[in-house]
Amino acid sequence: MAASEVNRRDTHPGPSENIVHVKSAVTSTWQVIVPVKHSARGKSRLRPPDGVHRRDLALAFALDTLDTVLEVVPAGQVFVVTADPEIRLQLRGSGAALVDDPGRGLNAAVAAGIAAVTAGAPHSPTAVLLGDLPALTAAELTDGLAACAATEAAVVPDHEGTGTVLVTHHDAGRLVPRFGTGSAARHARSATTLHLDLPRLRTDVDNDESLGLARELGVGPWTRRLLEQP
Ligand SMILES: Nc1nc2c(ncn2[C@@H]2O[C@H](COP(=O)(O)OP(=O)(O)OP(=O)(O)O)[C@@H](O)[C@H]2O)c(=O)[nH]1
Ligand SMILES: C=C(OP(=O)(O)O)C(=O)O
Repeated sequence: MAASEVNRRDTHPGPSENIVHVKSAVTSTWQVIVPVKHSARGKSRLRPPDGVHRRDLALAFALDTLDTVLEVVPAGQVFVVTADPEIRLQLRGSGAALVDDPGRGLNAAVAAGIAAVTAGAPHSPTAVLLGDLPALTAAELTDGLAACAATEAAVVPDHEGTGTVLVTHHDAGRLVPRFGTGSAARHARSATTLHLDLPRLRTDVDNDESLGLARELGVGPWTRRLLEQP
């Protein structure tokens, strides 16, 4: 495969108009929570390439993930839980809800997102998507959410099969976050595991190896600009 083919982001042309309409109807039913750690403290396992600051990379991963979410999900149904001022600045005016991070780790952050969802739309279908998916495309997120819609509670493991990239429930109030090492197995106690062939959705970037995988798939513009800078 030519390098240009390897590096471009897949825009998935081709499905019939009907399928596109059905899928966008499905994605518009979800409330989507995206937790993003303060970029000064995130991605400690990652050794950034020379000349790139870890903090900037963490920020770029999150901004690429959020741009894709906002392509697919109506902004009023997107809840970003973060204490990061740059993420907050970039989202200002987007229509996404900014939820304060309680500062007690990932599960507490997700719980704050769930509380924000249930305050406005109790019992609504809700998805938690992690914010470190720089290769994610609108097409793969749409396909992932459509697959999750078919079951009451679903978990999509990361590319290694141990972590979680997406966990959903048809009723926000019944979604229990169990993130942390080995979370896919814990989420599977109360959700159906979906082994989806969606590598862009499943490639969370934690370390040098997963950054390499994401770069092979093709990352979004924030991450690409940072990695390509002279
Ligand atoms: N709001 C919020 N998001 C978090 C928190 N911890 C992790 N996240 C987010 O959850 C996703 C997965 O994070 P991890 O890979 O577990 O953690 P990380 O801190 O980014 O990376 P490590 O330092 O390698 O653990 C990323 O989008 C993080 O930004 C937290 O305490 N608060
Ligand atoms: C955050 C998680 O995974 P990882 O540690 O692989 O990022 C998780 O699955 O809870």
